[in-house]
Amino acid sequence: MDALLLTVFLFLIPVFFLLTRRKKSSERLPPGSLGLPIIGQSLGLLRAMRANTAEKWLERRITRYGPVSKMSLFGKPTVFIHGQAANKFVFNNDGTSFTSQQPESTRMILGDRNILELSGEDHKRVRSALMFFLKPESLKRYVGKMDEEIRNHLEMHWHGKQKITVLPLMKNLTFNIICSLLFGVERGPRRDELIECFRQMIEGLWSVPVNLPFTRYNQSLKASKKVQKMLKELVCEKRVQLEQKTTSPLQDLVTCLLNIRNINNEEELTENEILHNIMVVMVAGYDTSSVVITFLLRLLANEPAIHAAVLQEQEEIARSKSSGEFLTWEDLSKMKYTWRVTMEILRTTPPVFGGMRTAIKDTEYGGFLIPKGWQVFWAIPMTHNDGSIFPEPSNFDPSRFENQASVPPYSFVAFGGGSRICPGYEFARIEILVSIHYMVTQFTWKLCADNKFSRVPMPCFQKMIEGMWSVPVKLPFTRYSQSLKGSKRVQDIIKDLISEKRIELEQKIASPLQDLITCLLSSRSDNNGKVMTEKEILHNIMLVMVAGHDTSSVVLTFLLRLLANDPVVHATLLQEQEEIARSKSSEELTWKDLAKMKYTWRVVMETMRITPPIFGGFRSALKDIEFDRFLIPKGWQIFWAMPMTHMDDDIFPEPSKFDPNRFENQASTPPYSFVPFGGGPRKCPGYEFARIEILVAIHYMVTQFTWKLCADNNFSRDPMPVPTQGLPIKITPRKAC
Ligand code: HEM
Repeated sequence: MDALLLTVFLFLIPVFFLLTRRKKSSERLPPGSLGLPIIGQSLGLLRAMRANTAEKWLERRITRYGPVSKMSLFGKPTVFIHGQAANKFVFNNDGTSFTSQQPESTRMILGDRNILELSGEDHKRVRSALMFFLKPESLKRYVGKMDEEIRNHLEMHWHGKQKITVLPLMKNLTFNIICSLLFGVERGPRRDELIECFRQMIEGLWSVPVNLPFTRYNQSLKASKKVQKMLKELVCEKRVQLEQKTTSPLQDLVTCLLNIRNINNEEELTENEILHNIMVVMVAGYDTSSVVITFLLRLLANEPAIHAAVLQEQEEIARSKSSGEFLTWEDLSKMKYTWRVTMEILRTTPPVFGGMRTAIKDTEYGGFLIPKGWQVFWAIPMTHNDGSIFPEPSNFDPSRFENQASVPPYSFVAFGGGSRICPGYEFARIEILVSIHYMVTQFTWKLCADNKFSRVPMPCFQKMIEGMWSVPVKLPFTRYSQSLKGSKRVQDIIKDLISEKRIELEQKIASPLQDLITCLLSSRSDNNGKVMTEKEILHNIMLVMVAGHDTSSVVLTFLLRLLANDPVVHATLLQEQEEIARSKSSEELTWKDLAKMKYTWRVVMETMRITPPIFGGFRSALKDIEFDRFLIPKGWQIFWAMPMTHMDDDIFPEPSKFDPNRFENQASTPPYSFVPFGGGPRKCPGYEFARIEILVAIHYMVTQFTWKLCADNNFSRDPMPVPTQGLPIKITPRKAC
C-alpha cells in the first residue's frame, strides 16, 4: 500500500508542476478572447477590411485590451502586436523566435520551395539569389526596358480612349513588366496564355484549401499546374540558351537565377526553387505596384496642387530628353518630389496590410507570453497612423519625407523590415516612377465614379451573382456560400445608400424621381397610401440589380456576335443608325431617335427569339389543376421553357433561320408566342429599360467601331446563354470618336 501511495505521489509531482506551470503561462497570456472555435475573429476582421474600417477595428481592440491582445485568426490562436517596438521585435526575431507563416492554399499553389516558406539558411540563399537581380546595381540597366513596356501600354490602352478603368489596366501593366523584365517573355500568344493562367491561379491563393471539383482552390491548383508547366519549359529554353551563349546571364531574372553557382559550380537553386520563386515574385509584384499607381492617379486627380508640383518635376525631366529617348536611372534620381508623394501614398494606404509569423518557441513580448505554435499578427497602418511618429497622420503631406533620416526606424514599414524586407523595393520604385512620368506628361484625367475603396480583391456583387444559380449547399467553400456572403455585403452597401437617399429626400437635396431608390422611398400604395418597408425596398433593389445585369448584357453580347457573322444584317442596321447619327450634332440620343430604330429593334427581337436570355421559369401549383387532360397536383412545380415556343415552326417558319423581317408586322405574331420578357401579371417590368439600354449601346457600337470574332462561336447555358470563351473580338474604330 505504501509503495502504491509513493508511486502515486511520485507520479503526481510532475503533473502538479506541469499544471502550475501551465497556469502561470496562461496567466501571462495577453488579454482578449479567442472567440468561437475556428472562426474566432476572422470574419470580423475581414468584414472590417471590406468596409475599409480595419484600422478602427484594431483600434477598438487596443482600447479594450491594451497594446498586446490575443484573438483567433484563420483557425489559429494569434497575438496581435503593433507599433514601432512591435515591428522591430517581429523583424529582428525572424528565424530565431518566428518563422514566416503562409496559408496552406498559398503553399500548395505557389510551391513549397518559395521564399515565403523558407527560413534560416535556405531563406538566405534563395533571397540572395533573387537580390542578385533585384538590387539597384543590376536594375539600373533595365530602366529603358521598363520605359518601353510602359509607353507601349499607354499607346495600346490609354491613347484614343475617353474612359478607362485604372486598377485592371495597372494590373495588366505590372504583369507585362514582370513578363518582360523578369522572365524575358515577349509580347505574343505565350505571354497572353501565361497571363490568363496566372489570373486563374491567383483567384484561389487565399481560398479555403478544399480540393473538390467546384472549389476556387481546385481551379487555382489546376491553373498553377499549367503556369508551372509553362515556366518549366521557359527555364529549359533559357538553360539551353545560356549553354549555347545565345543569351546573357543578365538578360532577365530566370537567366540570372540559372547562372548563379555554388562552390561546386552547380546551380545554386534547384529547379523547384527557381520555379516556385518565379511564381512568388509574379504574385508579389503584380498586386502591389499596380495598387500604388492606382492610388497615385486617384490622388493626383483630387489634389491639383500636388499634381502641379509632380507635373513640373516630370516636365523638367521630359524637356531634358530628346524625342523617343528612354528614361535612365539618373532621371529617376531627379524625381524626388514624385517619390515623396509615392511614399506618402504608401504610408496612408499601404498595399500590404500587415503580416503573420508563427512562434517557433515560447517567446515573451511586452510582459506577455506568445506560446510556441501561436501566430503573431503585425499591422502596418497602426504605425503609419501613429500621431507621435507622423504628426496629424490623416493629413496627406509628402513633405514629411523631405528628410528621410528624420523618420524613426521601424516606423515606415510599407515594405516590411529585417531579413524579409521586400526585395522588390527598387523594382517597384522604377515601375511606379516611370509610369507616373508618362502618365502626367502625356495625359490629364478626372475621376468618373466614387472615390471609396475597400480591401477586397473581388467585387462583391459579382460574387453574389455567381452563386445565384448554384446548388444551395452552405459550406464555406461552395459557390452558394460565397454568394450568400456577397449578398450580405451588397445588402449592407444598399442599406447605407437607402439611408443616405432618405436623408437627401428629407432635406430636399434629391428629387423623388432622381433614381429607383428615391422613387421607391417616395412611393405610396394606391390602395392604402402605405410606403414600402425598408426590407421591401432593399430586396427589390437587389432583384432589379440581378434581373437587369445578366439579361441586357447577354442580349448585347449575342447581338455583337450576330452582327460580326451576318454582313447583310450589319449593313442594314448600320445604315439605319448612321442616318440617325447624321441627323444629330454632338447631342445625346433622345426617345424620338429610339423610335426611329425600327430595323435595329427587329434584329434585337430576332436575337432574343433565337437566344432568349431567360430559358424559362417555374410556378408552384396552389391547387390541383388540369392542363391538357393531365393533373398537376397542388404543390407541384410547373416548368415552362421559352425556346420551345420560339422554335415552333408553326409560329415562326424556318425557326433556325435568323430573319428580323418576321417582326415587320408585329401584330401578325400570335399572342403568347414571342415571350422573351414573359407575360401576364409577371411580365418583365424592365422591358422598356432594357430596350433603351440595348438600342443606345448598339447605336454607338456600330457607328463607332467595326469588329471581328477572334475565337470560336459556341455558347453554353450557365443558365444564361454565355459564349464559351466570353466572346473575344478584335475592334477597329471607324472614325475619331
Ligand atoms: C509598392 C510595391 C510593394 C510593396 C508595398 C511591397 C511590400 C512587401 C512587404 C510588406 C513584404 C514583407 C511581408 C512580411 O514581412 O511578411 C514584401 C515581401 C516580398 N516582396 Fe514586396 N512589395 C512591393 C513590390 C514588390 C515587387 C515589385 C516584387 C518583385 C519584383 C516583390 C517581391 C517580394 C518578395 C519576393 C517578398 C518576400 C521576401 C522574403 O520573404 O524574404 N515585392 N513585400
